[in-house]
Amino acid sequence: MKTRSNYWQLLPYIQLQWRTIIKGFIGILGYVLATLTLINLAGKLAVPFGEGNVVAIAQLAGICAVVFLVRGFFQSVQDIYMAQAALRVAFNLRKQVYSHLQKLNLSYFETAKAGDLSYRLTEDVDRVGEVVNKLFHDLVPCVLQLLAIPIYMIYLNWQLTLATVIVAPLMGILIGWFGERLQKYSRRSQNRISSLSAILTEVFSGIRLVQAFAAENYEIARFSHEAERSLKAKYSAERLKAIQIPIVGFLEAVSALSLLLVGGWQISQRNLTVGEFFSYLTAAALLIDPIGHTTNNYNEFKQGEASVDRVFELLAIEPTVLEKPNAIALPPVQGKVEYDRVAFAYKPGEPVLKDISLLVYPGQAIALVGASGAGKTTFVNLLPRFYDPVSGQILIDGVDIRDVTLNSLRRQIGIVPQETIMFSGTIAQNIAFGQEYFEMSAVMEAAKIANAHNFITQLPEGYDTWVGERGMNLSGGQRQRIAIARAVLLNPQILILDEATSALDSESEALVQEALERLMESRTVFIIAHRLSTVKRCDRILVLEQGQIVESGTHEELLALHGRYAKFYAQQFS
Ligand SMILES: Nc1ncnc2c1ncn2[C@@H]1O[C@H](COP(=O)(O)OP(=O)(O)OP(=O)(O)O)[C@@H](O)[C@H]1O
Repeated sequence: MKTRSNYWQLLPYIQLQWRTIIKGFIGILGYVLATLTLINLAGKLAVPFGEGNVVAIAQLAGICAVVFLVRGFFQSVQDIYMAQAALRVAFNLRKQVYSHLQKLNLSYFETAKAGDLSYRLTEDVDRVGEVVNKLFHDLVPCVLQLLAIPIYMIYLNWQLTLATVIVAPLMGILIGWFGERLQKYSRRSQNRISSLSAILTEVFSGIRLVQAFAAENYEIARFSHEAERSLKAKYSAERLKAIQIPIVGFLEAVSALSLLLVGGWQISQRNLTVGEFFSYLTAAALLIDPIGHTTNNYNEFKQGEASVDRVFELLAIEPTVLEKPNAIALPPVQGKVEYDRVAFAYKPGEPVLKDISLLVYPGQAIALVGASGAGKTTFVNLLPRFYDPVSGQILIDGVDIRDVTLNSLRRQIGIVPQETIMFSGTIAQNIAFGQEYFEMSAVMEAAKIANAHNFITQLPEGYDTWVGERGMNLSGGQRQRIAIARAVLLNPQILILDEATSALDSESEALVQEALERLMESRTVFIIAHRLSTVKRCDRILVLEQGQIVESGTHEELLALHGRYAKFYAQQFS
């Protein structure tokens, strides 16, 4: 997706920092004034030089030193405040993009690449910050100097100024031309690096699979291919800069030479004194630095624009599951759930759920069974509003779930997924996931109910044991019991269980089952069931086929029907 490609989008973030920026500008102003004073003093130095007046030279040199110090002070002021403003801009932007991403729907993350997203949030935002810093702290003062010094030069001697700036338009055109191309190459380069980062995230999170399939060489080839594309993109940008620098340098030399020629001619004609020429040369020399900086900054500016675009592209993605502006907090629920003629499709014209109607009373356990792809996961994903139905409605305790805040809805629905995801943190933090403050005693109580307390206390650091991203060092059954403890602690009235398909050893299985039974007690539960023992225990079994409920009843009722469930039962569980 392409958004407006310019820096204007940063304006609201920059405006927020206006106080700091003004302080920085005071620094810039002081710096430029001190610079002009130095030019003036340099002209004055020529006279005592001609007269051989050492005392006067020493006095002027002393004043120059003081002005240098003052200039340095203002330089520090501008550096400090502009850096502060730029870092704040980047910080706020990063926070905003991250918060925005949290609001996006699951469907977005199913297609987005984690590595690409992290690259945009880290490297690209950093680059935006650097560019904003450069803009205020380098580009603006340089442009000010490029305006102020030539005006002073015109005042000193307009013919000489004309000779100096004759190449300026050509230089401007060249800088613009190179900048445009650099922006293009830079965008390409950023995209490549992002893809590289996406590959890395994918591979390192699936390293077991890579090793199990002996796919190391395949992955190395894939990585090298992408790394080479990144190299080429970056090389194109570097080559362009390498060509640009000597061209601009040559133009600068032409300008210096014409200045010498015209100056020499004017002195020979007695239209110019050596002192004036001295002062003029100082001014011209002071221009070299801002010209060089402006060229470089302009290039960086254009390159940074690619990052600005990539960051704002994320902000432009609209969430599809929206909270109504007048959404109310869902009061604590009893757990009555109603699907009323619900239909859903991931893509238009390809229905995944069709005309689902269902009434579940508080405390009932519903098992969902059906072939892979029948729509079981989709069915339960509609309840916490990971997706919204395309038609029909879902009610909890008679309230349409689209009328309540997402937070109040999701906080009352516990989910125990097939694969337990662990975040880096302690076991206690993992059990209390999502809660800023928690009571240790409550965490322990939850772990006891989840049959997890015993194994946790046997770990060297107990509840303070650090677990990595993927719950390293914990067995499948232990991770499941942590997930159950999480749900117990949340204490939701409605529960979604996606039963793990992978078999556990019988001892671990028994512990998990027992924990699940305790968790399910007196809650409304939807289970995507893979085990007969679970299915049998449920109050009602729904058989899903191609997005429709084709049979519904208890285990005995459905067996007696001799229909799909009976067949499914024979295939799956017997
Ligand atoms: N994010 C998605 N985008 C597009 N189609 C999807 C998406 N998720 C699932 N589907 C499709 O929707 C249909 C139902 O999928 P769903 O995951 O709900 O089935 P399921 O019964 O839970 O299957 P399984 O038991 O294999 O998990 C399938 O055809 C699947 O390919």
